[in-house]
Amino acid sequence: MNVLSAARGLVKEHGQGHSRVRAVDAVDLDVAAGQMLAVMGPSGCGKSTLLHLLGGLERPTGGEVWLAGQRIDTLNERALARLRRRSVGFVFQAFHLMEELSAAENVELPALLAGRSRRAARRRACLLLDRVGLAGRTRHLPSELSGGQRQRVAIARALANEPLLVLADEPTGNLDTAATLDVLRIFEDLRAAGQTLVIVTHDERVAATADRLVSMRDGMFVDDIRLAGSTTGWLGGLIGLKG
Ligand SMILES: Nc1ncnc2c1ncn2[C@@H]1O[C@H](COP(=O)(O)OP(=O)(O)OP(=O)(O)O)[C@@H](O)[C@H]1O
Repeated sequence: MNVLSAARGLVKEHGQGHSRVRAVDAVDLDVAAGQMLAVMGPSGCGKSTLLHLLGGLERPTGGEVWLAGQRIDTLNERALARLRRRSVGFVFQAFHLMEELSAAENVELPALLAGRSRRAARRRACLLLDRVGLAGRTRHLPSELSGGQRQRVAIARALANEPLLVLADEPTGNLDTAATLDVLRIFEDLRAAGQTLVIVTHDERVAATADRLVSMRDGMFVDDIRLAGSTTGWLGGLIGLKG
């Protein structure tokens, strides 16, 4: 297996003294290149924390985090920020777009920060917005877009620097069914294109598009199952999804 993202004995504790919480508790994980992994579990079990650790947004209390053969938890702040910018794409439940920038400018931003020319960044942004079905919305501000459209801009932004790893934290948590299905179609396209994805979700429809599902409880993995990897697979059938 070609492992892209990995954790070894990963521990993260938040807070101090009596309020100290072990959010991630001795987790071992190997995410294969090209794999779409869904992470599910009850609120507070440590899913977001795990995602942040894998993407270098937070540092672990103990253990190791690896990305593409490089240990990342020991990098200095500057190297870690650079790695996040270039190699990881984040998608959040609340979109986190820059409200004063157009859709295209939001998508251009990571490429500009990574040192690409304005022209190259613009070209890539247009391509990505087209890919997520928003070719006609490049000049719109986030406030002029629906929730589903905003999330599609955020996905395009996450892809701006051709990241090795895309991490999505409840990407459909704020979306209605139609918008959720739009986002799922994009994830399925990405998966088909070989993009490595880790998606934290409470939504079985999202999990059903993955090819692997881990369940967390109290900071630990309690289940790790392979899926057929499509909404037409067994889990899709189980929850009544078609195509
Ligand atoms: N910055 C923080 N400071 C203190 N405690 C934190 C912090 N972040 C998370 N926690 C605690 O760590 C535990 C795991 O939180 P986390 O957000 O990772 O869970 P989650 O499974 O993603 O939850 P949800 O599904 O509600 O988003 C929780 O008990 C939470 O209260």
